Amino acid sequence: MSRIQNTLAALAQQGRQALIPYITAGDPRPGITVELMHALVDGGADVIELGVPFSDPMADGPVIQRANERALAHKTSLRHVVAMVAEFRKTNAATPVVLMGYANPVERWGYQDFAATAHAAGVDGLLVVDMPPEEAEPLANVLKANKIDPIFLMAPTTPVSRLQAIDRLASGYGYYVSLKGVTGASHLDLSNVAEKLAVIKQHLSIPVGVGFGIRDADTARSVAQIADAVVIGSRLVQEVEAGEDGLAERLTAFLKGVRAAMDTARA
Ligand SMILES: O=P(O)(O)OC[C@@H](O)[C@@H](O)c1c[nH]c2ccccc12
Repeated sequence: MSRIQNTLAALAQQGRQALIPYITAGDPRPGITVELMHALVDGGADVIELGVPFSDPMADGPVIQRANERALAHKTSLRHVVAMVAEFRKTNAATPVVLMGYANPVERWGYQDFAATAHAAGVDGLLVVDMPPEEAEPLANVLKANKIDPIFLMAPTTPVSRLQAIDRLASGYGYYVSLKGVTGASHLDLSNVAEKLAVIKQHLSIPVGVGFGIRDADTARSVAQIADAVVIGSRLVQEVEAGEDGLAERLTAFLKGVRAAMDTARA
């Protein structure tokens, strides 16, 4: 079993759900990213979703777009991000790390060399935002051969045929995007998410996480009652944007509140 599968299975056994925070690697500067990853773990992160900066992040709203710009201003590349994971692994062998990004940097590196290097560095999963499952089989196969879980996005509009394709290719977990549009939405419609998630779970044999529009502990608690994992991005990136003063502590404190709310949902 992969580190992601182990982590999610252990949580499920405890009746708990995974907390998956997202930050953009290299934001606001590359030297701070590993420290921030540890701060996320201190706050209760079960999996870290680490964004690979990209010049045209079309699925991202303004908050994460600006994070990408800050990181790119420091020339943060996919190779740098993989090196950050290797650095993180020196003192954390347990927390899975999923790289989340766009296809171009992976294409340019080359699937096989990227996957071997990333696995050796301790990367556990890869989510390529702009690669639909219909085109992803070659990459998914190389990833799996290198013990990296291919993660796929599913949207409210994803047809059943595509869910079936995703189920064949994906491992680790699936990521349900709670609404149409870009990251950083202000709210999500819970009853709608619950309804859609029920359909998705019929077709997917792996755990399903939900992201987009989760910005506070109450919403995270509600989502944890219907999903296997809760992804929080823009709210954390806003914290990064507010400045480096006390940043690690602020990230940890915010996540602790979220984690506590998710865990009381069991009662
Ligand atoms: O920012 P939000 O609304 O909390 O959503 C999570 C999201 O940021 C993170 O998973 C993410 C960052 N970039 C993405 C691109 C596509 C899908 C998801 C993402």
